[in-house]
Amino acid sequence: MWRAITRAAVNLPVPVTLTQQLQRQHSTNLHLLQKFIYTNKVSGITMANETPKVVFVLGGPGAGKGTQCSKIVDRFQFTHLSAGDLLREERSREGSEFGSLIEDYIRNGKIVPVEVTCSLLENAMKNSGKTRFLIDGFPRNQDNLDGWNRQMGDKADMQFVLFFDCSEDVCVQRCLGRGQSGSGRSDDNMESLKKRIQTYNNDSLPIIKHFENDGKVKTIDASPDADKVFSEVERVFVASGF
Ligand SMILES: Nc1ncnc2c1ncn2[C@@H]1O[C@H](COP(=O)(O)OP(=O)(O)OP(=O)(O)O)[C@@H](O)[C@H]1O
Ligand SMILES: O=c1ccn([C@@H]2O[C@H](COP(=O)(O)O)[C@@H](O)[C@H]2O)c(=O)[nH]1
Repeated sequence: MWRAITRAAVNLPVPVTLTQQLQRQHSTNLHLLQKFIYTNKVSGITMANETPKVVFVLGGPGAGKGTQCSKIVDRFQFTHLSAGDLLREERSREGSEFGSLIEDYIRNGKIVPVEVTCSLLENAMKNSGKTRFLIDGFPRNQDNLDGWNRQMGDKADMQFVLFFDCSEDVCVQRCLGRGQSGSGRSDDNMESLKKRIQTYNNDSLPIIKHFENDGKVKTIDASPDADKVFSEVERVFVASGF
C-alpha cells in the first residue's frame, strides 16, 4: 500500500533500493520514510523558466569543497547547496521524525537513500528561485546518481563535475582540524572518518570515474592553500563561460 502512495506522490518507480536498505537496517522506521517522502514530495511548483544549470562538486571528506563553494558564490552567480548541510538541517529540524535515522547514516559515514536527499535538493532549488547551482557532496554513489537521473534528469542541465583531488592524509587532517576548531559535527572524528573514507573509496570514486569517462570532470589539485586552489577553480569557471 505504502509503495502505491509513495509512487503516486513523487512520481517515481517503486524505490526497491530504499526498501531493501531500510528493511535491512531500520525496519521499524520504514513508516517514517514513507511519511517523509510523502510530506516532502515535490509539488507542482515549476522551476524557474530557464532550465537550471548544475555543477556537481565532489571530492573526499575535508578536501575543501565547502570552502571553495563559498568562494565561487562570491565570485560567480551560483547558489551553493550542500547535500550534507541539507541532511543535517533535516536531522535537526524540530519535529523531524527522521532525525535519528539521518544521524545514524552520518555518524557511520553511510549514504542516505537518494529519495530523501534528492527531495531535499529539489525543494531547495525550487525555493531559491535561482538557476545556477553548486551541488556539493552529491551524487556520491550509484543509488544517488540513478535517483538524480530519474528525478532531475529532465529538469536540470549538469554542466560538469568539479573534482577536488586531495590525499587521504590531508583530508583526515583537515577534518580533524575542523572538529578541533568546534565544527560540532558528529563525524569529524577518527572513528567516523575511517568509515567515510571507506565509503568514498568504494562508492564515490566510481561515480567520479563514470563522469570522467564521459569527459565531464574538471579536476583541481586541492592540496595547496585555499586561495591558490581557488585561482584554479576560477580559471575553470571562466573557461566554461561563467
Ligand atoms: N586549501 C585548504 N588548505 C587548508 N585547509 C583547508 C583548505 N580548504 C579547506 N580547508 C579547511 O579544511 C576543513 C575542511 O574544509 P571544507 O569544510 O571546505 O571541506 P569539505 O570538502 O566541504 O568537507 P566535507 O566533505 O567533510 O563536508 C575546514 O576546516 C577548512 O577550513
Ligand atoms: O548526498 C549525500 C550527502 C551527505 N550524506 C551524508 O552526510 C555526511 C556528511 O556529508 P558532507 O558532504 O561531508 O557534509 C556523509 O558522510 C553522509 O553520511 C549523504 O548520505 N548523502
